[in-house]
Amino acid sequence: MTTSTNAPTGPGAPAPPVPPGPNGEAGSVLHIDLKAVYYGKFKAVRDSALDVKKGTITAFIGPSGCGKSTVLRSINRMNDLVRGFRFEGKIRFRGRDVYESAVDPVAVRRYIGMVFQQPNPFAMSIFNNVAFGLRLNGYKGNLNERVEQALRSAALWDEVKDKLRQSGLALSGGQQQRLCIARAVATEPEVLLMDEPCSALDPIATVKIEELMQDLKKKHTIVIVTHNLQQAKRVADTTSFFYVDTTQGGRTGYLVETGPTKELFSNPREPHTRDYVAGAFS
Ligand SMILES: Nc1ncnc2c1ncn2[C@@H]1O[C@H](COP(=O)(O)OP(=O)(O)OP(=O)(O)O)[C@@H](O)[C@H]1O
Repeated sequence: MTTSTNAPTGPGAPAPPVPPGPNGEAGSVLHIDLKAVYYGKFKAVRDSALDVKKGTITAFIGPSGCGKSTVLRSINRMNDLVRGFRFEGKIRFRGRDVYESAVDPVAVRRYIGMVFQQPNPFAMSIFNNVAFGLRLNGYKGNLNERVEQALRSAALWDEVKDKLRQSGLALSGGQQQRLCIARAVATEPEVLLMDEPCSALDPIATVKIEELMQDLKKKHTIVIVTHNLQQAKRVADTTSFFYVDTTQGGRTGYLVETGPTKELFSNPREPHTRDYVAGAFS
């Protein structure tokens, strides 16, 4: 992989604040080497390492409190906004550690976008929701074209093209989530993080988002947290199973194993994974 060809080049791309490092693993967009994550004195996650390959969907699964969201939100430094949060280790994006002191966390989030559990459109028009990040980045191109392209990417264009000036809040829950996806992809992030993006949606809206993810992965590498094992099976190329060991009185989560989704579900290496995917605990 030549790093320069993978740099965001779209019209919304900012000046390169996360210049590609020299040691990116071939085909890997992200290399996570987490030693420990703390909230204050509480160690929430320990010893978790994985590679995320370009153009794939990786699912994080595991029981409640095992640190899935913490790891996800550490990838684009979203947790920096949480008081007491401390990250030990490295997260290399195209070979460059996003926790290096010279790296601007705001810029990291332009390269590594995020979609949240609850659809959270801004209280503004559909058009302005999508244009928001582009304007923030000083986009100088054709805004109308760019907004249309993002809404098409999010499979929402046909449903909203005649009401772009209406409030984003007037859409259905599923449409709002696709609007948030359009907003996230408008600035062409290389990586898209999705934190349980379907948990607030009905089954039909969920299917739409899952189908959409298969399209999105042609342009964006995706990491998704999901509680829904069937969803992980349906959408993910690779699955990572996290677990929280409570037997010693602690509650620190860790990555147990990562593998091709089919293999992880049919032939897991570790007993905890085997019990979890068999439904022995949730
Ligand atoms: N902002 C925070 N401040 C303090 N502790 C937190 C914070 N966010 C998460 N934690 C704690 O860190 C641990 C991991 O939480 P996290 O939300 O990452 O787990 P999860 O696997 O995503 O859980 P769930 O599936 O229930 O969403 C939990 O013990 C949680 O209580």
